[in-house]
Amino acid sequence: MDPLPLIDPFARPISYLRVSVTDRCDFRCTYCMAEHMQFLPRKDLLSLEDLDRLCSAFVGMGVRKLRITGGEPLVRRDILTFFRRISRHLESGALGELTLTTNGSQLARFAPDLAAMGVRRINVSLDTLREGRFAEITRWGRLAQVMEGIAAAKAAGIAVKINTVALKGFNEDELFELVAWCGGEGHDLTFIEVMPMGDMGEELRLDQYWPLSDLRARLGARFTLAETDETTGGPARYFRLAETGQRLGFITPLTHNFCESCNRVRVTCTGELFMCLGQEDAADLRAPLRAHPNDDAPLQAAIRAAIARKPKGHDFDYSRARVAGQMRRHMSHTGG
Ligand SMILES: Nc1nc2c(ncn2[C@@H]2O[C@H](COP(=O)(O)OP(=O)(O)OP(=O)(O)O)[C@@H](O)[C@H]2O)c(=O)[nH]1
Ligand SMILES: C[S@@+](CC[C@H](N)C(=O)[O-])C[C@H]1O[C@@H](n2cnc3c(N)ncnc32)[C@H](O)[C@@H]1O
Ligand code: SF4
Ligand code: SF4
Repeated sequence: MDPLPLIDPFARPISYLRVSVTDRCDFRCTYCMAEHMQFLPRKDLLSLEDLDRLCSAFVGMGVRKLRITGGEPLVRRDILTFFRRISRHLESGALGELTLTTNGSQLARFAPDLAAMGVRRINVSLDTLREGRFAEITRWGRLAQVMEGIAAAKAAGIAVKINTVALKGFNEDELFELVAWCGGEGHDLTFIEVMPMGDMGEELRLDQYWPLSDLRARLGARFTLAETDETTGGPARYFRLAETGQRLGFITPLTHNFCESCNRVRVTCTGELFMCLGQEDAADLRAPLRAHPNDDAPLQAAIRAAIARKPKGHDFDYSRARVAGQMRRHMSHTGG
């Protein structure tokens, strides 16, 4: 184990790595991807062995939480082999949590194995409980399949957190239904503000932006929201509904910036290390990985050099000219 933990220039320890294992997906959510996406050629992807080495290097440098994401992580071929390999770090105690963020479409098939490999908690993205709307927002998804997946995860003993992107004019009227459904099923629920990423030519995210301050005010009219200091190591701020006891999270990069306690960085399936979700700067980890197949020191040096330039915060801004704050990168590239 590398003796020095990863600390960024703002004295924030980096203990959480998000790994996007593929840019591909079986859905085409309108706020995330174009319908006709150009995906990376397979030859450009890091192999699962490379991704394992990369993750292991981070674990060796003090990363305690690993979240596998994408694109849709469960559509990457042999993904279970990857989880099996990484789970050795859970067994050794070096890693505290191995988890994933998924659209749920393949969960029915994978949940029992994921549970067996030490996955205890997963995040499933679900923006609506209505079949027609689900087809509209995901373009290619089927709600029933995701529901089966969520049920399979629950049956396998995996705790499920539902992630819902708050979308103006789309799921505003489902707020209380979503809360009631999650409460009934025992799932945590987190609302996410839509972020200005993706194709500029497509609907501008600004048109869909529903500030969570408004969502919270609507919830507050019906429930008592008690603030908590509970954390899952991610950016959500959690509240409990006094009436039901259930937990609600809010991820508000725009209206309440959580960058000051940022603990995470992201690696893409091509080996780019993004120091911030909301900035374009990235470091190439593929080169040191490939140039030194039997020596992790150059890779660790590259990681340390990159962390030394992690920015203080993101650059999202809906208040500027509509296009100025919009990033061209797709969320599926960095994994959200
Ligand atoms: N701006 C910003 N948004 C983030 C960041 N991390 C996560 N998000 C947003 O929150 C969404 C949900 O993240 P998840 O994949 O569920 O992970 P998480 O909230 O870190 O996970 P847990 O706290 O472990 O449940 C992401 O897809 C992003 O949209 C971050 O560092 N910065
Ligand atoms: C990019 S997806 C990858 C994992 C998986 N495919 C899924 O949907 O959960 C991760 C998360 O990013 C969120 N996301 C995608 N585009 C977004 C955007 N423009 N603003 C906010 N969240 C976004 C999704 O809702 C999802 O919860
Ligand atoms: S949000 Fe997830 S499921 Fe939807 S298109 Fe993006 S990667 Fe796929
Ligand atoms: S926007 Fe950047 S600095 Fe802020 S929490 Fe996310 S990754 Fe960290």
